Amino acid sequence: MTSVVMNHFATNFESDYEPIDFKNSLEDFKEFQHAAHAMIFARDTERFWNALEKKAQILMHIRFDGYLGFPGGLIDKGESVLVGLQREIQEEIGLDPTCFPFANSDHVSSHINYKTKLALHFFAKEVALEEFKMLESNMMTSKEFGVEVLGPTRVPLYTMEDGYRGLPVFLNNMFIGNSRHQLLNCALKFNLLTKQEIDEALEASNRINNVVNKSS
Ligand SMILES: O=c1[nH]cnc2c1ncn2[C@@H]1O[C@H](COP(=O)(O)OP(=O)(O)O)[C@@H](O)[C@H]1O
Repeated sequence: MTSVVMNHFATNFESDYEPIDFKNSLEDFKEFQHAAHAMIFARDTERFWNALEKKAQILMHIRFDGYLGFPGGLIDKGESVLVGLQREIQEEIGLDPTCFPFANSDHVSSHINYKTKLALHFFAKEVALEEFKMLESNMMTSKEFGVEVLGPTRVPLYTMEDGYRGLPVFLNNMFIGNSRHQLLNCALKFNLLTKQEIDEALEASNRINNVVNKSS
């Protein structure tokens, strides 16, 4: 691997992100870059193929760099986290801040990566399923669609009978920053998945990883 690639991957492990307090973090870490992203989700009680529970729809997207992530982005100098989040979300998914404003009460977690000098703030907003579908279909008319954002994706929260397909396979994608942790943390916090379901999906996901690495 070239050093540029090695450097990128060596500074982007989930374990490189340590939790910090959100309050005063712009001041406490003023030499750092700050970014804010958000998970928009809707509960969905529908079952399909007579067995699988949808549980919820969670909006993620494929980014320009091929990674999966959540809408959001870097906070500009002098901007508050909430204003920056709202601006980025409007650019990336066309969400009207007057209809869907984010508040401090939507904050879920903040993490810092001392290697990359980046602070990541994460928010979550629950909407009704009909609103979710409307937001998702509007994404393709946003300013950044086709540039920073290549398309919306929903997260399969179920695991199929074989124990692998569904969430475990999905978790083997490449996730930007600590977005995989943000996803699972929110799924637990909002009771979309149980701790046991998450642990089992992660175990199955690791088993897939081992098999794929051994065979290549
Ligand atoms: O969904 C996410 N969750 C956690 N971290 C993310 C997510 N998306 C991007 N990041 C991290 O935040 C940094 C800035 O985010 P992003 O690339 O969205 O900003 P930009 O659109 O303003 O350039 C990225 O380089 C990456 O490290």
